[in-house]
Amino acid sequence: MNTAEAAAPVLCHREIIALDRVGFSFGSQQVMNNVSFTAHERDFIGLIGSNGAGKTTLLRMIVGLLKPQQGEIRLFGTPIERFKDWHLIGYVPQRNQFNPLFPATVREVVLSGMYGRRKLLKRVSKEDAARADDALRTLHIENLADKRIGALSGGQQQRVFLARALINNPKLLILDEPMSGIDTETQQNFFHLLRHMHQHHNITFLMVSHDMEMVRSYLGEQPKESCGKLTFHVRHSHDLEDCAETDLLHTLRKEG
Ligand SMILES: Nc1ncnc2c1ncn2[C@@H]1O[C@H](COP(=O)(O)OP(=O)(O)OP(=O)(O)O)[C@@H](O)[C@H]1O
Repeated sequence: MNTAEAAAPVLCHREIIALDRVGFSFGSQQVMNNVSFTAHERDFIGLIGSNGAGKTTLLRMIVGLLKPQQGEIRLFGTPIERFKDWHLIGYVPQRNQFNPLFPATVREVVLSGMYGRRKLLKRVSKEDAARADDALRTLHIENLADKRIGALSGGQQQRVFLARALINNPKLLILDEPMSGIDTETQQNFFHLLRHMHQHHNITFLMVSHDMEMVRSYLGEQPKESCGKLTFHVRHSHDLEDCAETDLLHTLRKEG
């Protein structure tokens, strides 16, 4: 490291998500009003709130699936209406049971995590296929690769969505109750993976969880901010980006 690098400030306070007085209603039901919060680079945010508090609705606005009716959302400093770099964001939606006849295979669902980056559904390169195989192996679902997603159990589907979210090496990972419906061993491995990614790679997390034990143990007892029925527990990582392996999937592979 040269002197200039040594003297450089730690560049980890970049704004990743900014919510500025966001409001949303379904018909006459106001779900949230005046929600403001800023997530900085390398924050791990636990979004907590009772059932129906609006957590999923907020995540769906952040990933562009719903439009805020009041206020503004910025992603990586860009107003969401102009944001194009969706490949920087991995999203694991809340577990949904698929119709058993839903036509995509597990491999296709995992690969679809890359399509945003390519804009069009192009032919899958050897490199993409290898990455998908790696993700499938890491989450222990390689034997399910050619099955229809709708034919899997809920826990197996959850693993497929984790693999899909990780395939692009996202800078921001958004997870809606990712641990629900998966067995204890996989939960522990997965949480280890998240902690490792937070401490040793440059990734920001926004995770909805009802697991208060996990939230308190890693993110602390007290929320950093509260807005209406939503509370934000935050832990910031100042650790070095010291992991030699850039492939995010290596941790779970070693520990799994
Ligand atoms: N598509 C929809 N149409 C109408 N109302 C909806 C819709 N989606 C959610 N709601 C309502 O909006 C409110 C917030 O829902 P949301 O799913 O965001 O809550 P949540 O905090 O994620 O809850 P949970 O912890 O149960 O997952 C709830 O009252 C819900 O019934």
